[in-house]
Amino acid sequence: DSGSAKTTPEKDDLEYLTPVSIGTPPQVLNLDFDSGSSDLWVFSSELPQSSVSGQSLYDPSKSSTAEEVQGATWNISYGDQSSSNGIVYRDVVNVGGVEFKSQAVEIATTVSSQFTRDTNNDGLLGLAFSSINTVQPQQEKTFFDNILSNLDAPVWTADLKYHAPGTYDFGVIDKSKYTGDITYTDVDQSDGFWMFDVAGYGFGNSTFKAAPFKGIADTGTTLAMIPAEIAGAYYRQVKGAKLDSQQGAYVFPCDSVLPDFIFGVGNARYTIPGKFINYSLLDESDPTTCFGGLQPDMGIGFAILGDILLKSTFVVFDAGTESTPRLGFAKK
Ligand SMILES: N[C@H]1[C@H](O)[C@@H](N2CCC[C@H]2CO)[C@@H]2OC[C@H]1O2
Repeated sequence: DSGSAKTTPEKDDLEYLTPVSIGTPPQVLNLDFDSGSSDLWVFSSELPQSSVSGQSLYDPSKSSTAEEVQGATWNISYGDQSSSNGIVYRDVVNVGGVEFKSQAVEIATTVSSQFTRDTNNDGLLGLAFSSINTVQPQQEKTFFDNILSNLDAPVWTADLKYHAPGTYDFGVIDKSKYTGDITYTDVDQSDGFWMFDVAGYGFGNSTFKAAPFKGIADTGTTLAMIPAEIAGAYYRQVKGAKLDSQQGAYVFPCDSVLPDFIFGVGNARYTIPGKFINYSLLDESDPTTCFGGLQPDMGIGFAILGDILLKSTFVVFDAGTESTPRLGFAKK
């Protein structure tokens, strides 16, 4: 098996939404594919109307193949303090033509206000390791883990783009989506994340510093949260940049020309264009102050390498059936 699904960015590439078919007849919901979590959960007909503002709802009673997992519940909270919880069904799930017949579909009975406000996001499809799935009393597997044995290759790939649709592929590495070689690096899955070593960094006219740090590849995080001292050194190159203490984030004049940011994987070097790092207005009402796509991590012990970094490359998430899991990066 292999398949490919188009993923479309929200405004400012805040998140990328991908159509997923659930049930019989198929109910299509647009989900946020998240390599930083491991629950597939959806907005549902079981939610109070006050929690819904335009999202598509999965209604298990309208699917002839839906079966409730008796007694199962789930409860998740995310790095951005959003949260949701509910009960569990199994149903047919199809992503880009790859199908699994009894995928745990976690239906929300409660969602936090950030989700209610996020009107086009119908839920999440977790692609981190199944060890951090929140279903109790019996943990469930991610969609990727469930389809793995049927895939032509034990991989899924992310080709996210700047202000344009990209693709998530399953079971195939599409050579037309990258140039040059793929550089692979081992993954430490002990925290349930795709955690790897960034070999070092560079920016502007400074030479590359081989100062390794750990980070997770997180398609569900918008920005790139990197070690505070590196973020500080980067924004010292930007005239008028300052750390907005209220936001705990760097802002700068919107007409700034931002340096490219170089990051290393093994012996390879990749470039995040400065244009990507001039992320968005801080506030719609002030057209002169802009918000950086690189920000300091919150000192949690690892960097969170989100879409700002991932969209500058072609990324292979390789479950490595014989070997340990690994991540591959290529230019494109
Ligand atoms: N893995 C991330 C997750 O995808 C993010 N959000 C959780 C719910 C929607 C999604 C996009 O905002 C949140 O920020 C960091 C971490 O948690």
